[in-house]
Parts: sequence; C-alpha cells; structure tokens
Amino acid sequence: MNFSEVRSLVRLRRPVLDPVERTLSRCVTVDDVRTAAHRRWPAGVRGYVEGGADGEVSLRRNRQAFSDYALRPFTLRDVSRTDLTTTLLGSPASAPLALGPTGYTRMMHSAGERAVARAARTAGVPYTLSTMATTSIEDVARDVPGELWFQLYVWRDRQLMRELLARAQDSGYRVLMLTVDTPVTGLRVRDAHHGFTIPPQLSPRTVFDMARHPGWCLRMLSGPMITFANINGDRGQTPSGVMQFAASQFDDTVTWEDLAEIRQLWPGPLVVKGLLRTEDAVRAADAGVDAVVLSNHGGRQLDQTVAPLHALPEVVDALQGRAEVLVDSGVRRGTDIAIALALGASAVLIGRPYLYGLGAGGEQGVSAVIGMLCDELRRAMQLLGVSTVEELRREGPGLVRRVARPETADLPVG
Ligand SMILES: Cc1cc2nc3c(=O)[nH]c(=O)nc-3n(C[C@H](O)[C@H](O)[C@H](O)COP(=O)(O)O)c2cc1C
Ligand SMILES: CCCCC(=O)C(=O)O
Repeated sequence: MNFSEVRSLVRLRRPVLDPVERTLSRCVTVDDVRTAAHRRWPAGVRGYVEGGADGEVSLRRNRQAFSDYALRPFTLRDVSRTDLTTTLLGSPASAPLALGPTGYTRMMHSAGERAVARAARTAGVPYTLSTMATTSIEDVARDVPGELWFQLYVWRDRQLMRELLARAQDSGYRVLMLTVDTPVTGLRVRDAHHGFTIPPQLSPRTVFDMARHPGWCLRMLSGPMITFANINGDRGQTPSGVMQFAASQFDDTVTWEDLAEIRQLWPGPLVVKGLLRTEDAVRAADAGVDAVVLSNHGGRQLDQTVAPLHALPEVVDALQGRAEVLVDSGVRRGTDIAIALALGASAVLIGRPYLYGLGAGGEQGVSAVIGMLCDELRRAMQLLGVSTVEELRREGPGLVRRVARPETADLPVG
C-alpha cells in the first residue's frame, strides 16, 4: 500500500470529535438526545425533568394525542423552496417554535439558562426565562440580548411580582408570559420518592447517585450553588423542597383581576400560559392578552386533563384570530409541530426537549435539538406538499384528520 492509499484510508476514518460532539453525532432524534441526557443525570434530576403529577396520565396523554391525528398529504406539488419563517407576537421567528420556561435549568447542566438562550438566539427562535430561573433576569439579558420572553408566576408577595415585571421590562424582555395553571403545585411523585431538593441535599442515597454521575457532579461543584436567581435576597431563602417552596410562595387566590392588573402594568405583548378551556381563552382575549398557550404544564400540574392538542381546534375556532394560539406539552417531532399548526396553532413551545439537549451537550445540545425539530418540520412540510407555515395553517383542515381510537386503549395500567 503506497502513501496516498494510506492517506485516503485515514481520511475515510471519522474525524476526532470531542465527547459532546461524539454524543450528539450519534443522535438522530430528540428521543436519542433524551437517552444521552439520561445517562448524564442523577436519578433525582431525571425524575424532576421527566416526571408528571400523580399517576402521570396527563403526561402520557400529551404524547398519545399526537397519534390521534392522521396526515393527508398533497402530492405532486413543487416543494423545493420550503420556508419555516413566521411572525410570533409581532416579531420574526425562523420557525413556529419557542422555548418555554423551565425552572432550575442550571441543574440540568451548569451552562444553564445562558446556554439555552444562546442556542435559541442562534436558531432565531424566542427563549422564555422562568421566574424560577437559576440565572437572573439581568444576567441573561446582558449576556444574550435577543428575542427574550419572561415568564411570571403570581406570588403571594405582590410587590415582588411587580418588581419582577419591572426588572424584565427594564432589561428588554419583549414578551411577558403569565403562567396560570399553578395556584398550587402538582404532586410530583417522582420527586418525593427521590427526596429531590434544590439544591440537592446530601444523604447516602443522593451521594451514591451523584457518585455514579461524576461529570455532572464536577460541573455542578465547579460552578456557583444552584439557587433561584430572581427571587433570593431578603424575601426568598434558598428553599429545600420544590413543592414546599412553591406552596409557601405561589398564590392560590389569583383571579382574572390579577390578569387585568398585569395587563395594565405590562405595555408589551402579554401571553397567558396554562389554559385548557375555550371560555377561558375567550375571556383572556377579552382581557386584552395577545396570545394564549394551551398547556397542561407538560403533565406536571393537574393529572387526568384533556391533552392541550385536543383543546386546540375549538379554541382556534372561538378566538377567530383575536389572540394567537400556541400549544405545548408533548411536542417531540417535526410532525407534531405540523399537526399543531394544521390544527390552527401559531407555534408550539417545547420544554423537556431542549432540557434533554442541555443535559446531553450544553448549548450544542440545545442547538442540536432545535435543529432536529426544524429539519423534521421542513421535511414533514415537503412531504405534506406545503411550502410555508402560512400555507400549512391555511390548508390545515384538509391536511389533518382525527382518527377514532377507543378512549381507554392507550393508557397502560399501573
Ligand atoms: C423541568 C421543568 C420545569 C418547568 N418549569 C416551568 C416554569 O418554571 N414555569 C412554567 O410556566 N412552566 C414550567 N414548565 C412547563 C413548561 O414550560 C412546558 O409547559 C412543558 O414543559 C411543555 O411540555 P413538554 O415538556 O412536553 O414540552 C416546566 C417544565 C419542566 C419539564
Ligand atoms: C414548583 C414549580 C416550579 C417550576 C415548574 O413550573 C415545574 O417544575 O413545572
């Protein structure tokens, strides 16, 4: 074998990749990224991300809802120029997709909220920072200026809530998203079983668990403590249990009057997240919100709910364009996004998928997940015979049909 033959063999070999690139290069779908994240997370973190409330029926139903719809593609159409771009609440977005709010994000990877916001900015989609974030409103806005949305919980301490709102506005967040499905916290059984706390508390079980995930531990130990970046100070101590803290701070007296006050206080686009009833969506539009997010909080709050996807057609019909309708809970593939849009949604939010990306590979992992979903959506649109997001929504009624399924066939017992 001469030298040039040897060289061509060497070139044929896969390039040397760093561990994150190697992991991500093996992932084809969001499910693959999820598996990779699971390998890196201690059981407590895995349980917190993946868990639903109570018997996790809502959680399972969210996924099953997508298979209740069948697509009916148009054929023999030129789909060589597919365009995913759209407008979300008055601003351009590169795809009908936004990253929803998630609390305690630095626990999934020490790169935390900044890494997620950077990946969203690179991809050209909005990122929503949670009130329960582990990086402050100001730090994210300073380090990653771009299309930022802020998610607000209504606190017992209304003054704190108004301060959060003012800080978000001063820092340049364009959209405010008020979450309304949390007057109290859902019962997260997995967290209780794992003794899950923020920050993680040391017990023989948690130490053993963490020791089996040294990469995660080293990254966590090398960074600052995981705390709530927005609500510490003299009003909120770093809590021990997620549910205990929320129970002490979330306000279970919240009503439509609070929404009216927030509408007065926030001059920009206002979104209400966590609705499942048509009359609530209509009432929110009457109250002047710009968009609603149909959501059951990814199955983490009330168990046994209707899947948000199933609530979508009726809400779209009732609102008649008075407010944009977004949907989340269970989106894992491009075809899921296509179905939601065909049913009239303006866009979808994702929660766990980008946390899988973060866990598997930090910012690169989040970018990989967004990229997969966009590629899949593009391919789905081409195979459906539509070229634009607008066309997908307009042709939606002809493209998607609900298929009959016995109500109980889907839910595994136990
Ligand atoms: C780990 C985790 C933390 C979350 N934290 C928040 C939060 O702080 N505020 C909020 O409004 N929703 C929160 N959510 C709900 C998400 O915004 C979103 O509604 C849900 O994850 C969508 O479902 P999916 O995970 O199936 O995509 C959280 C979800 C997860 C998985
Ligand atoms: C206590 C809940 C705070 C974060 C959250 O919304 C979630 O975990 O779903």
